[in-house]
Amino acid sequence: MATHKVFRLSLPDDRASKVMAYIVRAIPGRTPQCPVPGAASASFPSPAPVPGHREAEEEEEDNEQEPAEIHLCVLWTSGFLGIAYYDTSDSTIHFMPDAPDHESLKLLQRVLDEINPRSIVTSAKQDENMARFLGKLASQEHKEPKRPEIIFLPSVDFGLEISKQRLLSGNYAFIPDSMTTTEKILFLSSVIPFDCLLTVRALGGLLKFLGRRRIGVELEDYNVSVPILGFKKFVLTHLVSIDQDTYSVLQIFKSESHPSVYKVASGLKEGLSLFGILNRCRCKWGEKLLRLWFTRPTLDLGELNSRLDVIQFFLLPQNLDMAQMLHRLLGHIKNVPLILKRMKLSHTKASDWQVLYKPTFCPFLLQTVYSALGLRDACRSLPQAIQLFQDIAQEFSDDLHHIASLIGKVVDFEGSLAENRFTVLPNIDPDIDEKKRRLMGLPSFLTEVARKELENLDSRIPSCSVIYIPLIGFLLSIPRLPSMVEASDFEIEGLDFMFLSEEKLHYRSARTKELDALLGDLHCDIRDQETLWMYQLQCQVLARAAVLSRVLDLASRLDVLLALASAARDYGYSRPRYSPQLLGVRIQNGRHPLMELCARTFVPNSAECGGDRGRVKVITGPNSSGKSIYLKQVGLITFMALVGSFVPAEEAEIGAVDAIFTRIHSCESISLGLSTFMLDLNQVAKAVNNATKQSLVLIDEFGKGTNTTMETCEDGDDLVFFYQVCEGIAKASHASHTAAQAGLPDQLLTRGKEVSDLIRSGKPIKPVKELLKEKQMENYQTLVDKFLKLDLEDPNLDLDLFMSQEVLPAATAIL
Ligand SMILES: Nc1ncnc2c1ncn2[C@@H]1O[C@H](COP(=O)(O)OP(=O)(O)OP(=O)(O)O)[C@@H](O)[C@H]1O
Repeated sequence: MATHKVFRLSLPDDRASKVMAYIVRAIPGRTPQCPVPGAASASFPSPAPVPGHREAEEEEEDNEQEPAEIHLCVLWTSGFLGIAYYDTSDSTIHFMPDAPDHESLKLLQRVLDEINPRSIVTSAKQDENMARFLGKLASQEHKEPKRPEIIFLPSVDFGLEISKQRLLSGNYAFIPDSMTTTEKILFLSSVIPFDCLLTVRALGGLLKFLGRRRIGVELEDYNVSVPILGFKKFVLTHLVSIDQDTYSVLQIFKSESHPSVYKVASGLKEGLSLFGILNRCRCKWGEKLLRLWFTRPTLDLGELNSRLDVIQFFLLPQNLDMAQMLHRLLGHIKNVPLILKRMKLSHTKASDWQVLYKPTFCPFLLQTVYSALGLRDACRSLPQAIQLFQDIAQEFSDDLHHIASLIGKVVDFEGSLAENRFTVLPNIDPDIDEKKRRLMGLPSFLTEVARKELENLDSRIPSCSVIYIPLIGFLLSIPRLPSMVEASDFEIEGLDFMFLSEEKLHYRSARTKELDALLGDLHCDIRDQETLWMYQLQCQVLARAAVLSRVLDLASRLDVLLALASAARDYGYSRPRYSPQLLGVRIQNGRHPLMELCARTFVPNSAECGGDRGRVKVITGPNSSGKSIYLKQVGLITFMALVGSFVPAEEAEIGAVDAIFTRIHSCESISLGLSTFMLDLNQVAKAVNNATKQSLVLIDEFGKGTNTTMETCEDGDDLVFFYQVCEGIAKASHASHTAAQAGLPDQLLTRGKEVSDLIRSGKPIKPVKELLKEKQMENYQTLVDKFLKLDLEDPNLDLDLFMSQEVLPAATAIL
């Protein structure tokens, strides 16, 4: 909305008191404070609320709400995956260096589950395996919130050389124009792994797609390219596998939709969930990172311990005040990537400069530098250095000071908001200062002109004013008299009629034409010159976009860890330990993190699986005795430890858990249109087919849904459901048939039938001896073979080595 600043000057004599001078949109907000010469009784209307302020607030809200879109490009060749995606929320390209992924493309599925892309771009020349995978993806009707669009580009768009060229010739906001081509290549090779061929080809394909679809710049001029504010690497090694069912039944996330990292801004409310109670992040970017950590639990002990070190540091009583102060500051971080994107597109708004500088970013940074240095001092007493604080101290560098002081020195925040455009402070450009000075003198000057013009007008005309309209110029404004009805009545001798607006007639006079020639371009000149300053400032800020982005990453990490520390303090959590040699978990007096907040008194329980006490635990007990809660709390404590959070337990020792599988009932099954038993089997099939000896499998009342009263008939090998309720007890649950449909292995089905027959006939269930025997015989044979192959004549024979490396593993397998 345009800002109108109106000056109303009252003059002493009768007629002249009705002369008014209006300046429309020409006077910066501060100018009324200047005394107007010759207008002793000058009075100003009480300052109306400056529209810019409210607008700025609204815009800020808009900034936070902008929904993210992800566009992903993928290539899979010979068991390796190359992935790159563009995130519109931060205008950044994320890529994963070439990673092995087997034919089932589990890694790709994981990435898709996590980021929920809007489009998936791949080569038209496709491996059969990948084609099948994408075909399946396209047919997933229940996929929330929307199935991705799958786009095939010609394979030539993914060529290695062409992709490299595309990457090197890209127009990136973070690369200053002053860099030579060689410097640019060197810089980019430090960011992009050019030795990862699939990744480079995926990046090339992604750039092609972005350029072709003009993502985010659809309505811009054709020479405006898609803004790219940075490249970020992500790796999915050491990941702990957790499927969507587990996230749901353990109530890790509880939103209406997909637990995507990129749903932060879509306005979804988090219900009672683990994420909900731990998310005390103060900025959106912290929240987004916490979501990311939740979707990527890890076994990277270095990373986990570095997170726990920071939490532990902030939990020390002497650091409480510092933690709270830092956390408050982080609340001021606004959507910096969006502002940088607008700068790149030259759409910067007046309020953006304030968001970037005044109330938030730079003072926060400066104070944080100070605090970070304080933190570094505080850390000296700790046994090990805390990497995050060192990184903060290093990154919050001269570049940031430079950005802050440039913005602070050049931008006139008050004036910019008042005029809703970029304005510069005095003493930046003498030429602009001079023009503004002349413009400021205009009200009194125009009052004088208006008074003189009125003297020459017909005496029936009671008042007049001289107004200035940018791009039109100076005009004489006269109130419409009751006698002026027809257009011909508007004609006044010596004046050129221009237009009628709000009962005012506007004319050009000889004097206003003179004013046009003398002063007419003043306002436009000021605007043009200030816009030039804005472009220069934008270039300076964009050249340091990479620093801003790194600082934002560190600030988000700090925010997450402060949030986890705050939750740990309030809920009495303790630091977990990791024991890679342990196959299982040991929990001392553990609690369910959500249930303990709802129950009046919660009874803690210990759990131990793996180690000396056996690896399979069976829990029995009467109804409502807490079996499900117990199972879930083991899963949740393990999950929290693998995210790097403190846990609700007196002590927790977490082994090398590589996956968490669950078979626990949830309401979601109804919406999928699967029967309870079918869903049970489906989840168990996932565990049976994927679990390793390191996996944690939680099963609650498996097979509960086999009791059916629904009528069926058998048609050959197929089973037909009538969905008709009937009287009586079902003769069979047809469990094995459903199990086969759900993908359980044949061997397991045969054994299942055998066990249920034994139960029905009341006979004891014995272990599968043949299987045991067969396996044991194989192991004996291996050991014997090793001895037979042993050449005792061999002069290089090392018997110790033979015993430790060959015999011992085979003997252990037998035992
Ligand atoms: N450790 C605990 N301390 C306090 N209250 C608990 C505890 N565990 C469970 N409860 C309470 O008992 C209720 C039932 O727990 P839960 O659903 O785990 O029982 P269950 O044994 O699985 O029941 P069912 O066999 O009927 O499925 C919970 O909703 C909770 O209110």
